[in-house]
Amino acid sequence: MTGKSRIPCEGKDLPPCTTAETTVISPGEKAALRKTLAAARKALDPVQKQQWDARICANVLAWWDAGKPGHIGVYWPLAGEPDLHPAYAALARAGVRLALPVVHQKDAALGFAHWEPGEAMVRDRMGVAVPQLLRPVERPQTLMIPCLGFNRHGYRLGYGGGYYDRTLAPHPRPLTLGIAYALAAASFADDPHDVALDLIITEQS
Ligand SMILES: Nc1nc2c(c(=O)[nH]1)N(C=O)[C@@H](CNc1ccc(C(=O)N[C@@H](CCC(=O)O)C(=O)O)cc1)CN2
Ligand SMILES: Nc1ncnc2c1ncn2[C@@H]1O[C@H](COP(=O)(O)OP(=O)(O)OP(=O)(O)O)[C@@H](O)[C@H]1O
Repeated sequence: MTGKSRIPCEGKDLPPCTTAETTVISPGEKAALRKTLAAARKALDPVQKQQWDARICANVLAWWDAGKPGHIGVYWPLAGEPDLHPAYAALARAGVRLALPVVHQKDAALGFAHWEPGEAMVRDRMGVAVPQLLRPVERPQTLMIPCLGFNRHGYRLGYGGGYYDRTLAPHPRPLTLGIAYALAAASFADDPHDVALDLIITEQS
């Protein structure tokens, strides 16, 4: 990977801004932005998507190698999110404990459950895959978080449930690694409850 594919956030050597300055948008415009970004991601050519997923996996593993965190909250991909299963398998082989997010309750923080690649999964009410045998764990110190969109300050746009925002609110904050395709870069103002991600990894080289 190259340094460019990791986008450092919160004023740490920000790369040159290639988009317009962060813009305040109305809730209606935010909803429209979510729709546009989701459509762009879903329209990706499957072969292209696989290549980008492989690059993101390589970038994630290079990032892991630098700090070797022992417990990581990952995600099971939905709605065209980058599929990083090969990286998860490599992390598990390296002895990293993995956890998946679990929605226990609407309007609440996410829970986390221990997960090993290959174990039996079921879909929850929201259509998200979770381990059939739920083994709750504490919030990992390091979280990989899928982004529908992200802005140049490292703020994330999700599906609008506020689950990750609530999860990140309590201190001490975990180390957060946003995962997205570069096409998810967008211009929007952060809300007061938004917490900037520490780093965003894309396929970009
Ligand atoms: N991969 C992943 N897991 C996650 C999140 C996420 O953003 N991504 N979440 C972050 O908060 C929580 C769940 N949030 C969700 C937000 C929206 C939908 C949703 O729109 N589901 C569609 C089906 C999508 C599909 O399977 O393609 C639906 O119910 O119609 C599901 C879960 C916890 N797990
Ligand atoms: N820390 C928090 N405490 C209480 N409510 C919150 C908190 N963070 C976000 N919310 C609420 O959650 C709702 C959705 O927030 P936002 O639009 O930022 O979602 P999102 O980050 O795109 O979604 P998600 O995190 O689920 O992917 C907002 O109405 C907001 O008021």
